[in-house]
Amino acid sequence: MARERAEAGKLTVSRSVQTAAKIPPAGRWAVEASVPACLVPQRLAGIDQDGLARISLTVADGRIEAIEAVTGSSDALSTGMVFPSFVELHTHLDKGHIWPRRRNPDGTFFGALDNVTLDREAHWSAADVAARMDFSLRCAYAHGTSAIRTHLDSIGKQIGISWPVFAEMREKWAGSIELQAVALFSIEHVADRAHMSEIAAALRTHDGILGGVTYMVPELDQGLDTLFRVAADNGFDLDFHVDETQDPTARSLHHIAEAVLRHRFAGRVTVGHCCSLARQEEDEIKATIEKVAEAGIAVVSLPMCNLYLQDRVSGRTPRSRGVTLLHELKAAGVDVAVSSDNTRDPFYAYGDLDALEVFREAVRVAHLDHPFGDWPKAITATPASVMGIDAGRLRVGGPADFVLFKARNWTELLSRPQADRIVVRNGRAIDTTLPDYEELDALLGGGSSDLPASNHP
Ligand SMILES: O=c1cc[nH]c(=O)[nH]1
Repeated sequence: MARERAEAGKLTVSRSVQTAAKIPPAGRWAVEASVPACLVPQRLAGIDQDGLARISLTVADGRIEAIEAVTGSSDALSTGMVFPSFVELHTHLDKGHIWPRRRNPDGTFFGALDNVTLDREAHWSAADVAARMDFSLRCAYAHGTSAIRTHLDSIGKQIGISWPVFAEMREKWAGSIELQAVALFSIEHVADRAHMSEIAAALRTHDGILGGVTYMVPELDQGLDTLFRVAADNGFDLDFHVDETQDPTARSLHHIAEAVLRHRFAGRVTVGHCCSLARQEEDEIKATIEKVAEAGIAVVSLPMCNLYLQDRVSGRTPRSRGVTLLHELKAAGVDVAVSSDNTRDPFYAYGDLDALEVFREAVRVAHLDHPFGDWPKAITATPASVMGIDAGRLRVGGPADFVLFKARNWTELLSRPQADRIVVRNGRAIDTTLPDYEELDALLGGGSSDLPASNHP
């Protein structure tokens, strides 16, 4: 009996392994799956009430040769759902996985800021940053991600360390994960001319994006004017960390939208977090959202990190979910994405750069369901369009980069971690084994940091 159960278990576990094994390493093959119709630019027949259509996807020589409605039985492989490979618009690859070395003692935003600063000053050599970045990228790749934008802490000596490492990683991962990076520093640093010229030089050398953390300081508008001028003069896009607080008087989002319009800025502007927007009065919310839409700003929400850091008061249950107003922004025509943000660092103790996990949590936290509508674009087509890259959709002639799930519908997809997903890149099933945390032990001092009460620098 025990043997029969074990055999039956083996069969269930191995079904997607068997499907993956049937995908040839080259040539033409086809798979039938249900796709969120919003992720396929062509018209699809038979879209169901959940926005899913059953398609047959033919792959030839690494590209999508045909996408057709399923009409009857065929020789194609058959599975549950298919998504285009994921796109992460907001991450922090330079901080990833430092938790075992430097935890956040109280789980607050300022606990995160202080402890990341200590870790960065003590440990962020080129070798340290490179090893953790590469580990994170292997995780993201195995989960099915093909493009990532990361912020890089860019202050003092770190500028000369992290940017060259990032450039090496971008080259190493070219063709597997497309990478972009944003310079991250707080708005007060903008007044420091030497800092700004060092930043501009690094971004010119490494084709970077100008960023910054904005909050309500007296020099906010002056700082924004400098950032917009530097961006316009150098052809940089802008990507800010904005109002990551529950304080309703934090209104830097409105100031950024006004700066876009004041400068008639022609580049792409993205803002992350915008948590305080959800704490403001309705008329103020409406006025800010209208300005953000008019300015053509894209918003990226980081639901897992926001749940972790926002409204955290020791001994008190959080009352707010911390996320920005995703539905209202999208209804106003604003491009809205969701992304991982931090992974296993003092800003967020968990996470593995699994965009499906982000989507699953975003659905739960922000009610992106009933109907799901075009919310699947928030981890695919929308961030790809904000990044200006050809990804995040399944289109004929495009690369055969997609993720196959055994789950046949939303309730099956979002109820399990989908650890047995099949990731197809350039028409081939890749190895989805995740890197072993033990690899990082030599760098971070072992895996037992959840036990001792204090950090070790
Ligand atoms: O959420 C945040 C904010 C600033 N820096 C980070 O790494 N994460």
